[in-house]
Amino acid sequence: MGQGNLSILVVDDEENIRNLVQDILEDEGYFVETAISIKDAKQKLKEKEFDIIFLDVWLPDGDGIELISDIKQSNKNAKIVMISGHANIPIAVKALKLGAYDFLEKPISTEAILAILEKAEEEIKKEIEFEFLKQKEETEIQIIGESPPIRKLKQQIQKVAKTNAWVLIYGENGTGKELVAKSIHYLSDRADKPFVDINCAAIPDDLFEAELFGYEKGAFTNAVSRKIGKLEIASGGTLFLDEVADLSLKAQAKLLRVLEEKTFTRLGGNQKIKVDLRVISATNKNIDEEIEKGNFRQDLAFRLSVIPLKVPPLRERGNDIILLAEHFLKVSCIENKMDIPEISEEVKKAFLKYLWPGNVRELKNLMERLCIFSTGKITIEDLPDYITGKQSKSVGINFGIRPLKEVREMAEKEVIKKALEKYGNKNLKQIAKILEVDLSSLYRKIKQYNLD
Ligand SMILES: Nc1ncnc2c1ncn2[C@@H]1O[C@H](COP(=O)(O)OP(=O)(O)OP(=O)(O)O)[C@@H](O)[C@H]1O
Repeated sequence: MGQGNLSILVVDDEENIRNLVQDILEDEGYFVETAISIKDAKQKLKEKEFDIIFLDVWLPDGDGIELISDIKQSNKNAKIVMISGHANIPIAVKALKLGAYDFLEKPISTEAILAILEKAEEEIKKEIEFEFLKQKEETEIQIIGESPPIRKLKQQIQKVAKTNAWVLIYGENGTGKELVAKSIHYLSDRADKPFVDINCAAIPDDLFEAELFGYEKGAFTNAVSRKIGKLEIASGGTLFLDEVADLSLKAQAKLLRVLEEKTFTRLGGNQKIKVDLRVISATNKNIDEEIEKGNFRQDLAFRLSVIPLKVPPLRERGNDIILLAEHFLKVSCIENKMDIPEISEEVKKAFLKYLWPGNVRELKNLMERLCIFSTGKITIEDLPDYITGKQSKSVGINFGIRPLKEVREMAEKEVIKKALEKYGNKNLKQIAKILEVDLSSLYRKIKQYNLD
């Protein structure tokens, strides 16, 4: 231990204790300052921030405890370690209640100091990592767009984030529903607690309960150890139920019960666990239609959809398409350490005309690909034909009715041929990437279809 990058303040009026603590810490490579009174400490705290503060319970000009709230205001993350004689332990305990981190009992031993430091250092490291991850999350949840429907959506997000209301987000695939859910979470009072997502369409019915409630060891054959369920992890934070309309009626009944009662037991357990939840759900289906068809419970829809939010399809966002294209291109090129190419006016026009059935996700994937394959400027030739509207000769090829294997081979041959014409047979690596196959299987297919 002793990275030497933590700054420490020792506040004690007894010179021998100050020196002892300072010596031990400096031997370990820490940077240490000292103060002999509350007044002196306040001055030092004004001048700089400290990571760890050793604070005597009694100081000549007052109670060390008095300083805790001051420290908490100016050095929010500092860890305060009280130094206390045996007789003053109740005061040290009171200090812990006021937010002190730990206490050292006199006579002070080197081992005790080092043990506390090791623990504090570990915790500080975790806090820094958490802060870093949070900032990363925050940049990832940036919603790009200035079009009227997106402006309106951002305003709605700001408003609902301040409440605890449950939200149901509607929108086509890839429009950014999960992004909206995360924005609400990270703008809410729950931001420091987890955002836990469950993809309801991806969980088989018989695993739904285990996923939600968790289980005790031995609850069923494969339960080799205890598992905490997503409800428990999300407690205090936000539970995001993605593709909620895809839940079976059986799973819907179980979900409804726990959402109403706010308590549950792990499978195989008997202890009732209480949870504090905010639920945000999302669907690309029309819930009213699903209710009418008997696929979705009205009472569950009623619970989940206190506030409905609609995320518009990309084709209704006008120039946002260009803003998003430029944003994804920039992010992707920075990540790949490549120069950011310009997007030609023709390409922008084609983007504005295209309908984007896969919405923002489709645009993001395309820009990632264009970043990798571009050479200085993205021109209309770089775009796939289905975007530019150009019909290639092979489109509309009549396969007739024949074994699917043959159809697959004919289509493969056609696509590889086109790619070779466009990129040339010197760029097989690039073609393999575009077609999302290994270079070796591309070689094989070129041989198989006599394209070499
Ligand atoms: N307005 C936006 N600004 C920036 N990035 C966006 C925006 N909308 C969507 N994205 C990005 O596009 C991708 C797809 O978005 P997301 O996963 O939130 O869509 P979704 O509607 O939840 O999709 P699905 O219906 O498939 O679950 C994500 O990487 C997301 O960060």
